[in-house]
Amino acid sequence: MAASTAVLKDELDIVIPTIRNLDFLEMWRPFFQPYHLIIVQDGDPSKTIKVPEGFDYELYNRNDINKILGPKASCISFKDSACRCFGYMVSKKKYIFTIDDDCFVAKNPSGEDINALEQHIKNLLSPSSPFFFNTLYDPYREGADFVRGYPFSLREGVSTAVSHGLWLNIPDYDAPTQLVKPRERNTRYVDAVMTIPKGTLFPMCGMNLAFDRELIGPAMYFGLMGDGQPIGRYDDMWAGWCIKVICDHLGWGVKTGLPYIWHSKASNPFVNLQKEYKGIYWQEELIPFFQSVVLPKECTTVQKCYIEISKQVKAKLGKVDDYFIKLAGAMVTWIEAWDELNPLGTTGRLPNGTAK
Ligand SMILES: O=c1ccn([C@@H]2O[C@H](COP(=O)(O)OP(=O)(O)O[C@H]3O[C@@H](CO)[C@H](O)[C@H]3O)[C@@H](O)[C@H]2O)c(=O)[nH]1
Ligand SMILES: [Mn+2]
Repeated sequence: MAASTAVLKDELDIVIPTIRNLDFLEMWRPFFQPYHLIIVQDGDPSKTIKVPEGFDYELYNRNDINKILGPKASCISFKDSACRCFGYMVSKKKYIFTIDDDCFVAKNPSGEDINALEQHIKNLLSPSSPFFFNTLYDPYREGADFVRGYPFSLREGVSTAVSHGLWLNIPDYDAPTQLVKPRERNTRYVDAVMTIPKGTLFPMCGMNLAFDRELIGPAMYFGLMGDGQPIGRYDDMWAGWCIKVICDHLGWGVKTGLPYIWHSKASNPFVNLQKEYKGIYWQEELIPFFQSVVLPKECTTVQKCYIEISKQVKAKLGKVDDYFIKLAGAMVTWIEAWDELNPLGTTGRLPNGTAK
């Protein structure tokens, strides 16, 4: 894709968490090359991550994170893909797209390569309809519209904060499902984008995700996972529950569906089970908690909403496990670090790499 036709090329960063090499970028080059990459190198900082020639990027390893955040680096996970949220924090752009390094370009039913980034941008730049479900899916899409009975007072829609993409080949299943269905592959291409209705939570997967950083960025904290934590692979889920409660409160939309990527690597289900097992029973308490969260009308900014949620996490989930008291504290540290690196009004206005 020519740089000149790359939509939002100066307003969007691509964030990639990695412990591997980044050869997967070769397949994405036609779509990603015009954009700035923020690579968050997890694990051993002395390892050199090779970035293919021709990409414009900044790379942060654990030493960089510690240097930039100081003691506040404690809120950024280590040895877990949750570390990617540091990339959201240091970005200076209005939009973020994050993708895993084992996700490749998928093909649509006509055999054409899917430009996932282009579809995410379309999703983010068009309104959402969270207050009344449109049965013909995305009404703002070419060749579709609101169906009979859809209130005209609601047809303007609201801003879209999040675009949640899906995966062909290896689906994002939890470990028990992976163990029971080791050979299951997702071959079903559903040609739809939907707004997730207000009041409905969803399991947000971080491997093919885009969002309006200026709107919802401060709430996109991928919770404490990995090294030293009792749980893993719930980082994106935690963020998804928090952002959905906040988007519902502030009147923004969250979409799911297109675009698809081709997810190539099935991580080890036994390792995943070890990471997930506490989450699998904790979530039976976490979901009712998030369903019951009420944000007061004084919560008029994402930061205020997020701090309020952290207070309720500490008060109500601390009895589930001490981990949630630590997590509530990390949520506050995240906001403090976010506000330190993103003084009011600077998002989208500073050149990259100007983080302290
Ligand atoms: O310690 C780590 C492990 C991995 N990464 C990077 O994070 C992504 C995801 O890693 P991987 O593809 O191995 O994990 P999956 O089990 O397929 O995906 C899970 O991770 C979630 C986030 O995408 C997803 O929702 C789950 O299904 C890769 O880029 C690794 O390089 C890491 O940084 N640190
Ligand atoms: Mn993967």
